[in-house]
Amino acid sequence: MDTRQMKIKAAELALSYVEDGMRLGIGTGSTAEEFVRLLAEKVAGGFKVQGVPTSERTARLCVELGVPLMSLDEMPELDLTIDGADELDRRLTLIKGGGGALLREKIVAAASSRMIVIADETKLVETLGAYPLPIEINVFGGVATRISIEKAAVKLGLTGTMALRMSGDDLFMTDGGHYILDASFGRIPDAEALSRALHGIPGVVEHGLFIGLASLAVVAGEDGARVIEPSA
Ligand SMILES: O=C(CO)[C@H](O)[C@H](O)COP(=O)(O)O
Repeated sequence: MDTRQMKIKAAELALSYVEDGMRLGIGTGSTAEEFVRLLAEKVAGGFKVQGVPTSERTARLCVELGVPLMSLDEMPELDLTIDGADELDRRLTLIKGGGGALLREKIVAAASSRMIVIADETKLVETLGAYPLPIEINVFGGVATRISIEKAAVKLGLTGTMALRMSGDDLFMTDGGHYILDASFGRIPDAEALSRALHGIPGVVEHGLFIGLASLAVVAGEDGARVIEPSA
């Protein structure tokens, strides 16, 4: 089974948690897109959902495939969000933002009663941090913000490199009009402490650590998809 087939398996199992009439947060990325394709098939068969997309990219795919959408302001409380992740550990703490949609993804997940993460098993790790942590920063004062992040990280014993994300020759711009710093700190033993430190920096808009948001993960490997509940 190749990685794409694993993503489809995870998306299929996650779809079984979606009930008729649900208000659904719809994630961003290649795994979430497999979910959208499967959901669209069900919708074409008469299944009713209202979706809130977590990015313009996801919104375009949903419109193309006929998945009904609303804005989060029109439907501010959601039953379930299904989204991918770049890394997850057994507590279901996540690193997200590889696709640049972490801010909307976090807002949508926080507005949902439940969040199910879908991923291929390569993303399940003992300790987060092999994947660079995306940090969304305000365009104003980006250099000062970067210095503050470096100082905060060093205080927590984290060192490494940070790179402003590019899109071709241009700086990558999020849907919200911000930049992303990809921080390669290595192992993140205390995600809560790093999250608190980053939230204390004024130029940080949001970061890609999702703590206590995911209620379930569906992880797929060679043997098919399995459900993981958060460990204590
Ligand atoms: O957080 C995300 C986008 O901001 C994605 O969910 C994450 O990057 C995983 O993407 P993919 O399913 O393509 O591996």
